[in-house]
Amino acid sequence: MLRHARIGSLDLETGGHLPDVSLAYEAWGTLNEDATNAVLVAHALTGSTHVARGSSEEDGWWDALVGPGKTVDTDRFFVVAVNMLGGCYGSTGPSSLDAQGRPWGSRFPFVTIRDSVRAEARLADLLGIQAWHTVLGGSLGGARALEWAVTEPGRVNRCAVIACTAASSAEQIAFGQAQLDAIRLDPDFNGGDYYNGRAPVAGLGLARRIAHITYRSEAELEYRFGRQPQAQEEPLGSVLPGARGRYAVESYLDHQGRKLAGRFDANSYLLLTEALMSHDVARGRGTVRQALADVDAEFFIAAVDSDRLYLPQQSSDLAAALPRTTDVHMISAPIGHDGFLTDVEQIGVPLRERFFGEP
Ligand SMILES: CC(=O)SCCNC(=O)CCNC(=O)[C@H](O)C(C)(C)COP(=O)(O)OP(=O)(O)OC[C@H]1O[C@@H](n2cnc3c(N)ncnc32)[C@H](O)[C@@H]1OP(=O)(O)O
Ligand SMILES: N[C@@H](CCO)C(=O)O
Repeated sequence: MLRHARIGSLDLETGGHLPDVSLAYEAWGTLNEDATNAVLVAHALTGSTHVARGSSEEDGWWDALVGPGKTVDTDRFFVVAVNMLGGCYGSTGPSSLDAQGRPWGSRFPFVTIRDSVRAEARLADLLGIQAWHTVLGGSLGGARALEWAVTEPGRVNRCAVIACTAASSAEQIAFGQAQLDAIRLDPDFNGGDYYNGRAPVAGLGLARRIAHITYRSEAELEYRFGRQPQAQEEPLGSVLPGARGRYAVESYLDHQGRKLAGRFDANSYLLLTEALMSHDVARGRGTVRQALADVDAEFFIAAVDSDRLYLPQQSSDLAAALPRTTDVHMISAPIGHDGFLTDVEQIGVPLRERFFGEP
């Protein structure tokens, strides 16, 4: 069940101000008396709070990892998932109404991952959680988990950073920028103030296509689609370069773009993408090693071996910068970056052994 917590006003890292912030979250299990069993799960770029299914609800995106009897056992742990500040799954974001009842749109301020951590720390206060047993997440969720451990040392006992880096790389920023422009160049974007008109679904769909290619490996796309034409459409090849049907991979990406545009707000997509582009755990803290020097948390770092967006080497660099020796657990999956969602059971055993064994 989606719940909402009013956390008050928030001054943001780059100077913006939000007068009245509400965070949407879901929770599973029961907080124990000394509040030592709380686990925070951070979603990725387009994920929601719906990590795991409840009694009779729809599937969660990490059902394989979180639930009764699972590694993150909701019979033993109090699990919380928060929609990131600026998102579109219930928390205050660009599509929310301001005090005058107008959507924030283009006036919504720049939000960094550190801002989202500070907001979530207020939620933790309201929930009576002084320190998380574990904070974990993949991709943007990994950046959020890492920032939690550094921004709030002492409030994170264990931290799992999956398929994520210490800082967004030039290439990650470059792919992000192409996605931002795809949205901003959609005539329906209207500078971000489109809530009373048509939404920029074409731009958002194109952004998702660009992103989705980076989330999958070359080998997966080749294996699944090759040069196949999309079934039941005009044949390819003989009719080129005139009217033609689509390659199957084009049809697949069109589907992915349409699907995302049907469930996500373009301004939130921009905001969260920019937040991720700004991710740099060392910003204002010296080197990465210096930034991590005082973290108290025990770390679990994982990467996907076929990830061409968040390279395994970057996870190794992050692990090497931690004060305590930490291996990188490798998820072996041909799919690419999305392997942290599709093959998550591969981190279940090591996470159970390291973090979630019997209390
Ligand atoms: C409220 C909410 O929805 S919360 C948000 C849920 N999502 C998240 O949390 C984000 C994380 N999840 C994801 O990114 C994805 O769901 C993943 C990575 C876990 C799985 O990716 P998917 O896109 O589902 O898997 P996959 O790559 O196999 O694509 C399957 C889809 O492509 C479609 N497809 C496959 N081949 C083709 C083709 N040639 N032409 C058109 N469509 C195609 C399938 O029909 C299927 O469609 P469906 O998703 O509408 O059922
Ligand atoms: N496919 C995931 C991965 C992003 O890292 C998402 O859309 O959130």
